[in-house]
Amino acid sequence: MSQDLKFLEEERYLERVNAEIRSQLAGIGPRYVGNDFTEQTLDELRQERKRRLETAAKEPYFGRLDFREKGAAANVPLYIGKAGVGEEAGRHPLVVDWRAPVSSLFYSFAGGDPNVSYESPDGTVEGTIALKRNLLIRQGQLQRVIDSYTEGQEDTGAVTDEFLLHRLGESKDNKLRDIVSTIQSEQDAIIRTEKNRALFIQGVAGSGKTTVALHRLAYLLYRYQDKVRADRMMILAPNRMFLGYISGVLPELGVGDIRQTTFADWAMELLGGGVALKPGTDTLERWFERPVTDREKDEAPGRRKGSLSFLNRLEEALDRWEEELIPDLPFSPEPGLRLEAAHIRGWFREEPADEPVLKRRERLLNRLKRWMEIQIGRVRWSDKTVKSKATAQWKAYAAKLPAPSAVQWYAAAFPSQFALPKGGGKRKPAEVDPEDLAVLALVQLRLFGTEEKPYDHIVIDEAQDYSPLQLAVLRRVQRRASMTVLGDLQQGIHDYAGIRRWSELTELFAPEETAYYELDRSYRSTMEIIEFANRILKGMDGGVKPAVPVFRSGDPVETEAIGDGNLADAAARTLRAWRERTELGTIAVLCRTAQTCRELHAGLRERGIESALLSADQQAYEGGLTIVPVYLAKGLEFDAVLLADADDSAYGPRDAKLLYVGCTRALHRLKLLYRSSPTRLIEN
Ligand SMILES: Nc1ncnc2c1ncn2[C@@H]1O[C@H](COP(=O)(O)OP(=O)(O)OP(=O)(O)O)[C@@H](O)[C@H]1O
Repeated sequence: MSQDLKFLEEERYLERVNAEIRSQLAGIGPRYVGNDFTEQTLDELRQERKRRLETAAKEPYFGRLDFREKGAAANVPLYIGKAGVGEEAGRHPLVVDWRAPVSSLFYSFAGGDPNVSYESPDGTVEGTIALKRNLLIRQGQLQRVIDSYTEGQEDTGAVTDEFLLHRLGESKDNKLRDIVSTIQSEQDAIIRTEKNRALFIQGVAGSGKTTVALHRLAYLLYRYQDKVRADRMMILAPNRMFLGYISGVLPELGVGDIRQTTFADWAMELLGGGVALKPGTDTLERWFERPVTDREKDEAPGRRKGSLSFLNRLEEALDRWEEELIPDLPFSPEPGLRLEAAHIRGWFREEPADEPVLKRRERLLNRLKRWMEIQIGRVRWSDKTVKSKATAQWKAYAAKLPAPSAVQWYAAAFPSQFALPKGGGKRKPAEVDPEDLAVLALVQLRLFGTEEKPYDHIVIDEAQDYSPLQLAVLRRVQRRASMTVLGDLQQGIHDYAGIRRWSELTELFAPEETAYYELDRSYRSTMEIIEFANRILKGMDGGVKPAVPVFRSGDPVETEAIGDGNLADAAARTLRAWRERTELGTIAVLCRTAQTCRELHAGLRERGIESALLSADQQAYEGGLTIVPVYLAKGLEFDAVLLADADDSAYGPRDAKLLYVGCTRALHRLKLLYRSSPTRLIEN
């Protein structure tokens, strides 16, 4: 079929779908404003459907797959979109949801043998692919039709992917986007992994980890509709700025209501009042604003207190404390009435073991009280003196069963690790270090439990910065392990607190509970940038795999020696040139320290260039021109990146990961400035 005919054919189908969407939208009447609860609920559902149809009206689908089921005579065209659209009259799907089982064929098929199969709820479905087509629709108008496979035509092998390259070449604003139209097969496999797994993803910079994890949530909600709920899912990201950056993706995928937070915020809430966190800026200054040795990192409190062996010590101490909770004393509410310690211990053991200790303590004390009332008898119990004397004895006994707060318990059990913070008391909350938060959270869960419902699924982004203890705590707020844990050891710049090998985390789970994937194709940056960044890590040990670029070529990476010249002058020259190029919508200037950032920000302002200066306590990234310390840029991306101080004095041999993070933030352009000797990390 000629290209024109194809286009006409697709335009006709699009018109049919558009007409159907318009008619369905017209059928949804005005909002219900009455008081009837059932009507209100129905109205909510209608509004939800309306939102879906309105989204679909702009871009109802992006792909077409012609599939012939085994034994069937004809090909069935399947149009794949962000949300399914059905014909109101008749049950024929006009558009199939991207998460439907059959849609997996669209993503997993990359040429080769067209005899394929997919798993449906009713079993394996086999068949043959006859056509794979990408369709670009904007504002309801068909723009492009690109076939990547047609049955009977020679398979060139290079099925991929004009469409993908087009998308990757676009410039970015201040928000991460969905990728439903171009999910790659290795990403699709992760998105569709079954629910009850702790799924670990090691992926190189720009391989789509964050994006894929968010799509996986949308998939799980679709696939396990009756089993998982959005309000029992949680996304943990490194900071609030990053949360803002990713906040657009789920709504684009039609998913709402998922809690997005940081580990610290989550833990603080669990601990209730009474605890305040020392500012995170202290930690960052400690590790990034002055020189640090390997030894200091190895022996950092975060590594020690987050380790598996500390977790074990903690659990043992809690077990022991629980064992010794019941004192070696009888309970005797009045002379002649006595319950021996062994008996009371027996009762304590009868309380359900999965209940938090202090709840069991409470129930035991209530049981003792009931026992006392029965033993004394109703008649004597109504005598005020008898009652108050016995109750006083009961209270005295209860006071011998300690009921500490998490902070008090920790300080008493591990005085060498944690001192009862000053100011901790009734009026002012106790200030604690970030590395003590996970410990306190674990103690809190063991002592008091939580009011929160167990989480159906938890996503942990930048998980290389997590300690085993943090993950163990999160495992405890789930019934079964269902997590997506993603990160990149090569970007482990916070290794004074995080892990160095994935096994540190995976060994918390039974092998059959875990799955592990690696992503080594990078979609963010041009080949030139990826090859440059890979060279930085060459010297690093630990068997790191270099990122594999998608074949997208751009400008060469530039380096410029500024000698004794003024840094702000040099930066301003480059930025002025870049800002003339409209395709560079977001530009970042990255410096090694916050101090340099501040100076450069002021210098650029003097030269008439306004920029946003990002700092550790920042809530939002707005796009445009941004100056940011390199260690805070992790997870973000920019059309162009200027590394302003790529000097040997700024990036020493230990800073390879940091420099790697900086370089891999760039999509299209990367330039490094240095005075006279560039960092040896980029020497070749
Ligand atoms: N299949 C895809 N199609 C189109 N774009 C993609 C695809 N996969 C990833 N991308 C794009 O690549 C960029 C990097 O994605 P993302 O930030 O999710 O990667 P990451 O692995 O989390 O990166 P990092 O570890 O560097 O933070 C994003 O702009 C994303 O939209």
